[in-house]
Formats: sequence, C-alpha cells, structure tokens
Amino acid sequence: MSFMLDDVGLTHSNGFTALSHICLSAAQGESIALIGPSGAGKTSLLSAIGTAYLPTAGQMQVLGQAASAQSAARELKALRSRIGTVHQAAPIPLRQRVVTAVLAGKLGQWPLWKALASLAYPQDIPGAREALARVQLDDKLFARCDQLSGGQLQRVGIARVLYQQAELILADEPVSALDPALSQATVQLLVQEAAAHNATLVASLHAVDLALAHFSRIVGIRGGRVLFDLPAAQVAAEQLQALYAHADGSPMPLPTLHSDAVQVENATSSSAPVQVMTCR
Ligand SMILES: Nc1ncnc2c1ncn2[C@@H]1O[C@H](COP(=O)(O)OP(=O)(O)OP(=O)(O)O)[C@@H](O)[C@H]1O
Repeated sequence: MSFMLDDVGLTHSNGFTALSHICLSAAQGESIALIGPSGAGKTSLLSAIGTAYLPTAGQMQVLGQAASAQSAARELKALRSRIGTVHQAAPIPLRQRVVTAVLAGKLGQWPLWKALASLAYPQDIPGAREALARVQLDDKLFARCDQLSGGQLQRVGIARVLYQQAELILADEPVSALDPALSQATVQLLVQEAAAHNATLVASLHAVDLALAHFSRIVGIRGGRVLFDLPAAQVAAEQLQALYAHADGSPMPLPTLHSDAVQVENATSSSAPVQVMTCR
C-alpha cells in the first residue's frame, strides 16, 4: 500500500473545510489522475497526501507510516524526503542555478555536510544533467532559474522530482505552463518514469483528455469530496458532466477534451445523477 486515507477531512485554519470524508487508497506503483473543477480540492488533497497539510479528521497512512498532527516532526521530515512534489509554480529561488535546483531533490536524503556542500558547489553534476536531459533541458544546466520561461521552470521542477527518485510523486497541474505537445510528452514521461521506478504517481490535471489518455485510474473531486474513482475506460460522459456541472446542475462546457476516448460532445446527460462516493 502506498497511501490510505480513511474518512479524511481537512479544515484550514480560517475554518474553511476543503476536504471531507475522503476515502482513497493506492497500491505502490499506481498512477492516478485527479480531475475536477477549480476549487474542488485537488491541491488540498495532494497537500494532505504529501503531509504539507495534515488531516483534521480521519486517519491517513503514507508509505507505511501513520501521518497525523500528532506525528513526530522527525518522522514527518523523513517521510517527506520519500515524497516528491511537482508544484504548479515550482518553488525555486530564481537566482539559483538550474543544476542546484535539480540537486535540491535529494537534500532531504543526503547527510547535512553534503547538502550544505552542494549549495556551494553542485555535488552530482552528471546526475542533474541526466535528469534535465529527460525533460530536454540539459543545455540549461548552469543557467540561472530567472533566465528560464515559466514552462522551462516547470520542467526543472519535474527534473528535480525525477532526480529525487521519490517513492510517491504528487504532481499539481504539472503541465499548466506547457504547450499542448510538450504537455502530452511531459505527462507521458512522468507516467513512464513513475512506472519504471515503481513509484506511485498522483497528478491533478485540468486537461481531461490527458488524464484519460495516460492514467489508468481517474478520481473525480468536487466540493472537497470524491465524486467517482474509476478505471479510465469506465469514465463516461455522465460522470464528467456531473463533475463539471454548474452549482445549479446545468451543464458546463467541459475543459480541454479532444480525445476520442470519451465522446462528450455527443453525450446526452444521464437522468440518473452521479452519487458522491461514501467511505463504506
Ligand atoms: N490555505 C488555505 N486556507 C483556506 N482555504 C484554502 C486554503 N487552500 C485552499 N483553500 C480553499 O480550499 C478550496 C479548495 O482549494 P484547492 O486549491 O484545493 O482546489 P483545486 O481543486 O486545486 O483548485 P484549482 O484547480 O483551481 O487549483 C478552495 O475553496 C480554496 O479557496
């Protein structure tokens, strides 16, 4: 088991409940796409699984460890070093060199002396070059991050996670700054790399066609709840209409969906509403 959330809720410090009654688990090596409208709770769910926000209700286990507000800081730090996160906007200091930003993926795994030394002089230049080559950015090895485009910076964030060789990869809109061709190639790369290293991958995506084309399992999130959790081949037009419908139930134009996998344009809305999944 890679992670298991049992009736998890997350209420932020301002009192807003972003997640409720989430029951979700994944076997090690699974690839899961999270889809859902803006504000549905996808980032909150990824943050909870990555232990950046700890659940305020329910139980959670990640990589064999219970993770809660009661967990020791040392245990959480060790756990986080096994989790790689690709952010929508990579949290990379812009004055940093690309090589240093990539090597930062292993700072949590290296002994303190090596981590500090690497900040002064990169400790594994061949490793960083190899990770950058996988996202076609090896020519930028010694460039400063503030000399890169937003899309290139996003790929540096992906190279960092590939270099980290994380057991669990959480990717929050990992291709939001990339053009369609590069988005396709980058999602494919993430899925392939995760599979090659038996890492679990959970990625939130607004591009439903990319999710359906590259991931075997699709989880639909809406209003902080899991609306459906299905093999990609079983995701039908009704599920997508319910997921992206306006609050009053009227259908909303679906986000990017060009794939032949789901013929949503021709779909008629099902009269049976899609039910929110309950834990048991
Ligand atoms: N730190 C926070 N404090 C308070 N509320 C928050 C916080 N983070 C997120 N929220 C709220 O939780 C809800 C879910 O946000 P979240 O970012 O998880 O959605 P999302 O599905 O990732 O959206 P998007 O697709 O637009 O990125 C939103 O209403 C948001 O305003």
